[in-house]
Amino acid sequence: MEGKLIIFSAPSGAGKTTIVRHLLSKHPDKICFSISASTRTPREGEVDGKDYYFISKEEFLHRIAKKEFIEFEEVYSGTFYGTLRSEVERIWALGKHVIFDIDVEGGLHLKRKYADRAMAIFVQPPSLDILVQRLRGRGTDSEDKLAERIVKAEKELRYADRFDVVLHNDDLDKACTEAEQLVLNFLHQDKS
Ligand SMILES: Nc1nc2c(ncn2[C@@H]2O[C@H](COP(=O)(O)OP(=O)(O)O)[C@@H](O)[C@H]2O)c(=O)[nH]1
Ligand SMILES: Nc1ncnc2c1ncn2[C@@H]1O[C@H](COP(=O)(O)OP(=O)(O)O)[C@@H](O)[C@H]1O
Repeated sequence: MEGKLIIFSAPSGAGKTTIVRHLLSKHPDKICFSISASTRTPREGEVDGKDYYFISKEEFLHRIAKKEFIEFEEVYSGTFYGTLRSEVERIWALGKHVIFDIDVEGGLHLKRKYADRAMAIFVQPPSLDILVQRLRGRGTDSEDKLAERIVKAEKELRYADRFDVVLHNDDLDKACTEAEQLVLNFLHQDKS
């Protein structure tokens, strides 16, 4: 079958990975995470083939040339991220719907490409200051990387109204409950 696409996009630190993980833990029978390919270094605890397919830049460029990506981007300078066509097909072949944790541009790209079967959700943090606090609190980025993420976040916050839904992530439990409702409603709609 060709299933649906559930796209979570937001600036770095807004909480999309946390919300997507929650949804996956509750509905593993219905949805499956689209594992992106990335050239970034794995963070502590991240697993190749689970969080990302961690590949070299050389391999990434080779795969671009072979047209293996549905979409890809140089999200941060020198660091590429992309969705492999084979990944989406793998998930649909399991009879499941695909859930994405992807940056704002990539999310809008997928929404355009699969307009009839996609729901694109923008995760909105309470403010830029809180977003920065969350990023610092996560403790995964050097000051340089943090600065780059903040500059990009400021731009991305302006794109919320291009999405199907804006999900406010102030209280995490509330955001997770709302996200679950949105996803279940979308999956129950006839359109597939
Ligand atoms: N365009 C695109 N962006 C991606 C993809 N996979 C991950 N991203 C985004 O790349 C950005 C950086 O991701 P990451 O380094 O894991 O850190 P995060 O920002 O804390 O989630 C995030 O906005 C991700 O959502 C992908 O396949 N394509
Ligand atoms: N509603 C919230 N309140 C407080 N902290 C949160 C909330 N949502 C997420 N976080 C924390 O903020 C940090 C960034 O969240 P994460 O899911 O990694 O964001 P993203 O994937 O959008 O970059 C994490 O440390 C996470 O635990």
